[in-house]
Amino acid sequence: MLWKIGIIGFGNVGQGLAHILNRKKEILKRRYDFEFIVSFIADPVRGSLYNEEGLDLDAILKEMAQKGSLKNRPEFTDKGTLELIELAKADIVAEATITNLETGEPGLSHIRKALSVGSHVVTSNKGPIALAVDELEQIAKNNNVYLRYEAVVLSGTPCINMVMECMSGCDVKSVAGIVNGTTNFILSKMEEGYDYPEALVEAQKLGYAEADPTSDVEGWDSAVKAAIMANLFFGAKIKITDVSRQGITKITREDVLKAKNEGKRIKLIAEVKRQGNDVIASVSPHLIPMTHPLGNVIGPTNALTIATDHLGEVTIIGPGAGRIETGQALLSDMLAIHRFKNA
Ligand SMILES: NC(=O)C1=CN([C@@H]2O[C@H](COP(=O)(O)OP(=O)(O)OC[C@H]3O[C@@H](n4cnc5c(N)ncnc54)[C@H](OP(=O)(O)O)[C@@H]3O)[C@@H](O)[C@H]2O)C=CC1
Ligand SMILES: N[C@@H](CC=O)C(=O)O
Repeated sequence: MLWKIGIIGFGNVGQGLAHILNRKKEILKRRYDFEFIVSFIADPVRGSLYNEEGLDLDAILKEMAQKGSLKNRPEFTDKGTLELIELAKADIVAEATITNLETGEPGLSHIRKALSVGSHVVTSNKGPIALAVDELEQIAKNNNVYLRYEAVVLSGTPCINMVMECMSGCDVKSVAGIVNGTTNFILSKMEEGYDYPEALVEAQKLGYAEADPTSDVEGWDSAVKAAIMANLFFGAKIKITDVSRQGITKITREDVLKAKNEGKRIKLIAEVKRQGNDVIASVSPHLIPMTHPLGNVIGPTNALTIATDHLGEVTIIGPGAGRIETGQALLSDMLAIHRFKNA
C-alpha cells in the first residue's frame, strides 16, 4: 500500500518529521515495506501546500530553510487546514500544531476532523490528548482508524507506547522523573554560567521550547505530561489544574551554583502516584544529589522511573525535546499503524 500522509503544523516538529521522511524514504521501504507520499502540508502562516500526487520534500525543506516561507511554491494553496484535511483525505495525518492547554485548539478540531474523514492520526500535541483523549479514541474507533501519541511525553524516547503496550499487564504504582527538556536544559546551562534569559533563547533556537515558553518554565508542560500519564497509566480522570505545580522561574543562578557546591543539582521533577483511592500528581523543583541517577541527567535529556508490580522499577532516559527526536516519535507511530494494518 502507498500511504498518503498529511502534515499539519510545519514548525520544529513538522519539519523534523519531513526531514526524516525525506532522508529515510528508501530505507523505510526496504526495511518495513513502508511506502508513502506526503500529499499536503498545512501551515497557514508559513504556507500550505497540496499535491495529490505527492510533494517534493527535498525542495520544500530547502525552500523553508532559505526563505522561511512556502508561499511561492507551485503547490501553494490558500485553503484552510480543516478544508485541506477534508479534501486530501490522507491515510495518516501527523498533527504538530502548538499545544493549547485551555482549549486544545486548533489541534483538537484538526484531530476530530481527520479521524472523522477516516484518516489515522499521529500527534505530538499535548492539548487534545490531555483534554479529550477519550472522545478522540471513540471517534477513531467509530471510524476504524488509529490515534497514536507517543510524542506527547518524553518526545521520541519511548514512554507512552512502552508502558501501554510493552508493559501491559503490569500495575503502575508510580512514575517520577524529569519530563521537560527545556527546563532541564536551562538549569544545566545556568550551571555552566549562562543567565536564565540566555539559556531560554538557546532552548528556543534548538527547537525545545513551547511556542509560549511560559508553559515550560512555569511547569505547565510537565504538569500536562503528568496529567496525561495519570489518566493513561493509572486510569485516573485528572485535569492539568489538579496537578500541584511549581516551575523554575524563581530559581536563580546563585541557587544552581550553591547546589553544585554542595554536590547537588536542581531538577524539575514530575511525579504521579496512588494515595489511597486517589491518584495524585505534582511538579516541583527538587535538590538531587549528583550521585543520584537523576542528578546526572543534563541538557534536554529526560528520565522517568516507572514503578510497577511485575517489573519493579523501570527507568528510561533519553531526549525529551527536539525536532528530529519528536519527529521520530511520529514516525514510530506511523510504522505501528502500518504494522497493524498489515497484520
Ligand atoms: N518541540 C519539541 O521538542 C516537542 C514539541 N511537542 C509538541 O509538538 C507540537 C509542535 O511543536 P513545535 O513544532 O515545537 O511548535 P512550533 O511552534 O515550532 O510549530 C507549530 C506550528 O503549527 C503552526 N500552526 C498554528 N496554527 C495552525 C493551523 N491552524 N494549521 C496548521 N498549522 C498551524 C504554527 O504556525 P505559526 O507559528 O506560523 O502560527 C507553527 O508553524 C506542540 O504541540 C508541542 O507541544 C511535543 C514534544 C516535543
Ligand atoms: N517544550 C517541551 C517539548 C517536548 O514536549 C520540552 O521542553 O520538554
